[in-house]
Amino acid sequence: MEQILDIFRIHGWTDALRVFFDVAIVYYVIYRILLLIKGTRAVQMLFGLVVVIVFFIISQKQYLNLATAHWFIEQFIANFIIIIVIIFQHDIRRALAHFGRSSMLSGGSVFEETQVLEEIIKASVMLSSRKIGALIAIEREANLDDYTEEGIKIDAVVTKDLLYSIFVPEHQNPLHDGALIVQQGRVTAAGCFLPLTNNNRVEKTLGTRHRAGIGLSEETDAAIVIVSEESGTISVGYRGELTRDLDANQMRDHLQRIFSAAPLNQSRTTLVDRWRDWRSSVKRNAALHAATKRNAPATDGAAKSSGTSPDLSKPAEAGADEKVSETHEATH
Ligand SMILES: Nc1ncnc2c1ncn2[C@@H]1O[C@H](COP(=O)(O)OP(=O)(O)OP(=O)(O)O)[C@@H](O)[C@H]1O
Repeated sequence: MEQILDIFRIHGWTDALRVFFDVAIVYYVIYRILLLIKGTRAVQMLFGLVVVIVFFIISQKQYLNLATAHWFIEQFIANFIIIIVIIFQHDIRRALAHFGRSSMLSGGSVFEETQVLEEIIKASVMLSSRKIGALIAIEREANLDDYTEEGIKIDAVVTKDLLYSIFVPEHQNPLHDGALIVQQGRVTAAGCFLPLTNNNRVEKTLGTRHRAGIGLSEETDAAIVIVSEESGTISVGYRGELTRDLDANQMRDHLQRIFSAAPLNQSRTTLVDRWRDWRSSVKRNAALHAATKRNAPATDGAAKSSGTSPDLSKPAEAGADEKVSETHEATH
């Protein structure tokens, strides 16, 4: 402490504070960049870069004296910024677009978040009971705008009936093919194309719907819900992992865990963060409880009104709705 005060005395308080802020800013920027790239392809790039720099140093005259290799690496390093911008253009665009906004499902009211997830769970159960394939990407921290661009833009409240009707596989319904995207608690696009995973450990029996779901979950921190047309099973993809064959309860638990987890670019390490996590999980449970109570009459109403649609009046759907509300109750 004495030494720090000495530095302040010798250099003067203004200069010392300037240096302190200078170092703090650089420290914070590097820390955020490391958190941002943690667990992504950029980490491999970083290791590659360290190897290149080490080779650059040892190829100098005073060490190995590899003139051509040294010149080549020098050229590479001189153009490094341009190379980085080209390789990471999408990520940079997304990171810049992300500034100043937060996902509703992570930053909005816990009650609204619970409602949105409940509608997605109900829709998935309904789709699953009829073996209608579906792919739903729910945005968290990473912006999904890039993936909505080529889809069909929608701006609608997330409801079970809307999600169900979007995926009904009619020829006249172009929305059913591709992925539906939920951003800030609203349906923003359907018929979107998602990147397929290159992971060769993914089971060979899984087709492109599942591969697209895993692919997006590798590139972003979105939660992906996949309903299989072939088997009717519900899976959730998150951070490159696919959790398969979920019932409504398991799906709810899994999604709640994902949405109460730290964003991809943050780590919950401090006591304050842990306290925030705990508080948000208490709020989430209270909201879920309130939603269950409020939803009881609303669900009945929805079931009645959906009875007017020939497709939705099949017994399978009534069963599906019951299954959701039953399993919902069972969580409490
Ligand atoms: N890259 C993609 N992005 C978004 N949706 C896609 C993509 N690829 C395929 N799909 C959707 O998946 C459907 C094809 O699913 P496919 O049968 O190949 O997959 P699957 O994983 O075996 O799923 P299922 O179990 O439902 O059959 C397409 O009709 C389309 O709706």
